[in-house]
Amino acid sequence: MPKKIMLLGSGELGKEFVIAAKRLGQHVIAVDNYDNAPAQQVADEREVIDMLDGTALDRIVAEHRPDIIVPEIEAIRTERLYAYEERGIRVVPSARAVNFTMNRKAIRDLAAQELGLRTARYRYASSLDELRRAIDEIGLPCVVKPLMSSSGKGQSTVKSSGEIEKAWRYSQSGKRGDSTEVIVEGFVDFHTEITLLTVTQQNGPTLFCSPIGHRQERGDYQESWQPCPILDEQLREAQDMAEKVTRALGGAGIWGVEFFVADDGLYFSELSPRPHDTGMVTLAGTQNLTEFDLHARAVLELPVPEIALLRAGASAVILADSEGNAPVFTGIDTAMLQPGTDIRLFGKPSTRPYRRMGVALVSGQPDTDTAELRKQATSAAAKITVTSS
Ligand SMILES: Nc1ncnc2c1ncn2[C@@H]1O[C@H](COP(=O)(O)OP(=O)(O)OP(=O)(O)O)[C@@H](O)[C@H]1O
Ligand SMILES: NCC(=O)N[C@@H]1O[C@H](COP(=O)([O-])[O-])[C@@H](O)[C@H]1O
Ligand SMILES: [Mg+2]
Repeated sequence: MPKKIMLLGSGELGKEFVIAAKRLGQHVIAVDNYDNAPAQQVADEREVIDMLDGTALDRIVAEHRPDIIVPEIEAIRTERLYAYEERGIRVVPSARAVNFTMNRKAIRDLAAQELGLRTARYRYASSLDELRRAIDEIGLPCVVKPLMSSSGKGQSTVKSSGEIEKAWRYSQSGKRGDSTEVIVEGFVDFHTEITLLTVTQQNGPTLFCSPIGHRQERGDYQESWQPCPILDEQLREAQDMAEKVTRALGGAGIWGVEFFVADDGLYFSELSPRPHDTGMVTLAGTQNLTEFDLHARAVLELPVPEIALLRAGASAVILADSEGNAPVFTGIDTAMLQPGTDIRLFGKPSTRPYRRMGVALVSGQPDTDTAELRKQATSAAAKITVTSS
């Protein structure tokens, strides 16, 4: 009997998850706050609701009676998920994990204070005055982020005191939800930033993918590559921290655990209880199972006996540069002429500046230099332009 899976959020990550779940014969209802979202285009059914509206969520859950709820974005009325879980619906990876990670304060206090993981120094602030005081304590440079936001929205790096007011205003324009509170973090001067994809299973051990390196701009991912070699000792430390934090949150699924690697060691940054955007590099065939296949198996309580790194790979994002509808892509053919290159277009119905519309994927033999693959992926992505009406 196929399971009924309700996907909350239907972007590019959800789309690949739906494809993985459909390959396993499951039934998927894809939900988002706009119609024809990428995952809705490949799912069995769709719903368009405001997922921050608890009543609307209750209504579609009562109507569809899903076996499993798979959150794909953070902007969900996550408090409702506890009630669904109590009623026997499996929430992925768990209601607690989804609820904690949507708020930077909940997850940071858990990681740094309860679990003792090493993080950047941090303070919270709920007004411009408090922000000034917090920055006095943390020092400059520092990073200011709304407690609720993702993909770098409302986030800025403050280098001088003259920039504090701008950072405050930007945080308030980019925040999600009603809280004005922000986190101020000491700037970590890392040389490498990694995502450690971690799989927790209902009936099996916690497994780790080979680390994925990535580069961010404006707090948003631009390119990623796998493997990203780090010292053995740091890898063990990262795995240990990922195991601790995923165990504390509970449940089965894939997690993207983010770390900074600096000269003075490893810092835990944050984690997603779902496939990670930088993990799209696994679509290049770097592993025996993509991050989406892994999520589907873990969610369905199917075994994952091993995760093997088969190839080296790189991904680079294809972004829109203006607001519009009905996007048209040019340069796909030239990009694809490059051997070993694949292009994924997400099918988003509209554009806005910096919106991620697709990704270029490149892979090579396991010992290929990822610096070379990164160049190929970014050059393929650069050949593609997005125009809209
Ligand atoms: N304390 C810090 N020091 C240095 N750089 C930072 C710091 N915090 C964040 N960054 C940079 O900004 C990026 C985005 O930050 P973070 O992951 O906290 O935001 P996010 O909005 O949750 O992003 P996403 O949802 O895409 O994961 C990081 O990947 C890193 O490159
Ligand atoms: N860092 C989180 C992330 O990458 N999330 C991915 O982006 C989509 C939203 O895109 P949109 O803003 O273009 O609609 C989400 O639905 C998810 O797939
Ligand atoms: Mg992040």
